[in-house]
Amino acid sequence: MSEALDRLFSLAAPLSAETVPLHRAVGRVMVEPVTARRDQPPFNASAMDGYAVTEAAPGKRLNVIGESAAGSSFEGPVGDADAVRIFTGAPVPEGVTTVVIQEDVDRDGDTILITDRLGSGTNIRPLGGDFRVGETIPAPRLLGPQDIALLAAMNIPTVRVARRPRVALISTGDELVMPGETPGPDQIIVSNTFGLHAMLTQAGAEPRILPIAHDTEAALATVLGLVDDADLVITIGGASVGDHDLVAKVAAQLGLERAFHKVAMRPGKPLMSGRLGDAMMIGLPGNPVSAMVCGEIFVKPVIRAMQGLPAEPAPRETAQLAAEIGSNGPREHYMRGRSEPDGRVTVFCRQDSSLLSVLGASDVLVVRPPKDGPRAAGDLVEIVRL
Ligand SMILES: Nc1nc2c(c(=O)[nH]1)N[C@H]1C(S)=C(S)[C@@H](COP(=O)(O)OP(=O)(O)OC[C@H]3O[C@@H](n4cnc5c(N)ncnc54)[C@H](O)[C@@H]3O)O[C@H]1N2
Ligand code: MOO
Repeated sequence: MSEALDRLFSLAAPLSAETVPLHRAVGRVMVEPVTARRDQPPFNASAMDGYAVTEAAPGKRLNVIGESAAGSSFEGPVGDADAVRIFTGAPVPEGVTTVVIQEDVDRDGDTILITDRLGSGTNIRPLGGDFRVGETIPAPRLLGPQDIALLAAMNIPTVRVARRPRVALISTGDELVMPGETPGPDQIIVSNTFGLHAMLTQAGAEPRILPIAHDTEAALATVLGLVDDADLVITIGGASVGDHDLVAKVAAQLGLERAFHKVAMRPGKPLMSGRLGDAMMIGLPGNPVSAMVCGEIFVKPVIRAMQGLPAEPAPRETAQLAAEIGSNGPREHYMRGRSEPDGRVTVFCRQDSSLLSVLGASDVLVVRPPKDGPRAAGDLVEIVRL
């Protein structure tokens, strides 16, 4: 598996960068570091609504001499007998050491009395306490909502991000019709094409579903001819050894430089890859679970790498088994499983690679090494979270 993934990484060309406004940048990979253009907060700021004083002590009576609100500060000196009405986020006047929250004072007209409810703490956020001018967010970085908020606060209106990988998705097979169509008696509905479209979208790619290719060389060649400017062409099905499994043959006729065909894993054995013209090609097996598992294990890491993120496999964790499982065969097995409320994982009994209902009930893949012996409840196994 790791050898196949390495070959895929070497086929994946990094994509160019583009500039996008901040509100379009979530889920994109920032490719150039950014540097804060200002201090935050840009002044000592009040953390609470209350009264700014030079010294806070219970029993102290003070004259309210003015007001500082967010966006309009109080100018002028504050004496020891003075207090300035202040609101959350407002600049703290010169000489003030503490903001006494309004719950801790009794107010009478223009005077306040600090009561013995007075709490500890200054309630002042120091200038630059969040970040300073020149602080840097390193790249590459997959931008989440929290990054967008930080970039906005840093006064960064646009960011350089990797172009979204354009992916052409081609399903092959006479038996396939689109969801919503009326299938003939021998037909089934295309499913993993849509699953992969969803997976690619979440991974930051721009997938496009091409017409279903029928099981003739000419039909497949025609659909492959529609690929246009895709960075990655993904075929689904027709990858195995049957008489109707034409993908390898037709792709070779169209000039595929094949990097590999077949991987010692289950599901996903007939995986293939290479370069086809300007694009990278990955041929996924047709069995729905095989295609989706290969999507997690191979396609998503490739999409990340194309956008400039480190070339790394899907992250693995360890977890305890909730129940025993039998020994594994000669191929690395990605078994569908469910995590229990206590964090342990149950491996489903039914592991056939056609069972989308089982995949739908799964939130982990339990990774079994080749020829792994039987495992007992409580044993540690490696998992990939879905
Ligand atoms: N004699 C052998 N037979 C098979 C082998 C083998 O080594 N020797 N490998 C098996 C394994 S493992 C897999 S995986 C499948 C993969 O076959 P293909 O990639 O050629 O896929 P198809 O034959 O075209 O389809 C398999 C299965 O999946 C359904 N399918 C295909 N595409 C879709 C789609 N887009 N949405 C939903 N379902 C799809 C198709 O109808 C078939 O039922 O080969 C085994 N055979
Ligand atoms: O490799 Mo197939 O994907 O085992 O079902």
